[in-house]
Amino acid sequence: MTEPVISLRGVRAELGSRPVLRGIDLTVRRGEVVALLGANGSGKSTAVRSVIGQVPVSAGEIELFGAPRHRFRDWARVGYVPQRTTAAGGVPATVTEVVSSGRLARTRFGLFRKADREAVRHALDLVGMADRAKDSVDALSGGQHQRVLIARALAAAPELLIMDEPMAGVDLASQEILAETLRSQVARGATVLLVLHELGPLEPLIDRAVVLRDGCVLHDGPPPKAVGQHALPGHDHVHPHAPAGAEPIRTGLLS
Ligand SMILES: Nc1ncnc2c1ncn2[C@@H]1O[C@H](COP(=O)(O)OP(=O)(O)OP(=O)(O)O)[C@@H](O)[C@H]1O
Repeated sequence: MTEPVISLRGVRAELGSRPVLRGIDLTVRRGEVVALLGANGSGKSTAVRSVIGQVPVSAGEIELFGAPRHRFRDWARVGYVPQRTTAAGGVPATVTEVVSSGRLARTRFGLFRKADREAVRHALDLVGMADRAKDSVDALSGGQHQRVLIARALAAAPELLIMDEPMAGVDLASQEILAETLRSQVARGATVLLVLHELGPLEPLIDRAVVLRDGCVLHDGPPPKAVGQHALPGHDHVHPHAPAGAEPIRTGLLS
């Protein structure tokens, strides 16, 4: 077994006065691709935001690359794609500028050298957005925004990629591009934690699935298979060959 890159033990978090994480244990080891699944509101985003320090935890321990999270400073090793937001944020910026911001942590004093510019170009190539490099991010579609945010996370060639629903609002052709991108990251040894709503084209890449329900881990093991791309564990599913009137198969993981 390789060493843990992310480790959560007994993590609790409240938002407002609502308990959102109620004792989460989660380990992601070097080179693993782990999908975090669960119904809306089960705490997936909060869990990954606690890992990157955007949500304070009230109990438990989080470690990144073996260091307690509050002492971890090496953020160039981590690429984060937030849940669907726009890359624009009201500030006029080009696609290249947004992606370059993801490279800053790897530069010395923010000075871009040739290797940095090449890394930015390469990240744009990976997500199929090189031809839009000079465009304003205001001029992009939602799915294109998402691809720019992914390129931003890739620009520093991080060892750990954390992506919150990277496929949300992305058409099927772009999903295939993103699956290919992720495959190349995994091939170069990246560790990946993905919040997903459905496995979709990423299914072949996923080593393990962790399913949350109501702020607790309900399942940690092999990714759900067999019931088709549209289905998650717990998705009520009637097999197309089942006799008429058959009850949906309930695996109970999501409900
Ligand atoms: N800023 C906040 N203040 C109070 N409650 C919040 C806040 N953000 C999220 N919550 C609540 O925390 C719970 C978990 O939210 P979270 O975004 O982690 O869920 P999720 O599993 O990522 O859901 P989704 O699939 O809809 O993205 C929800 O009940 C949500 O309403």
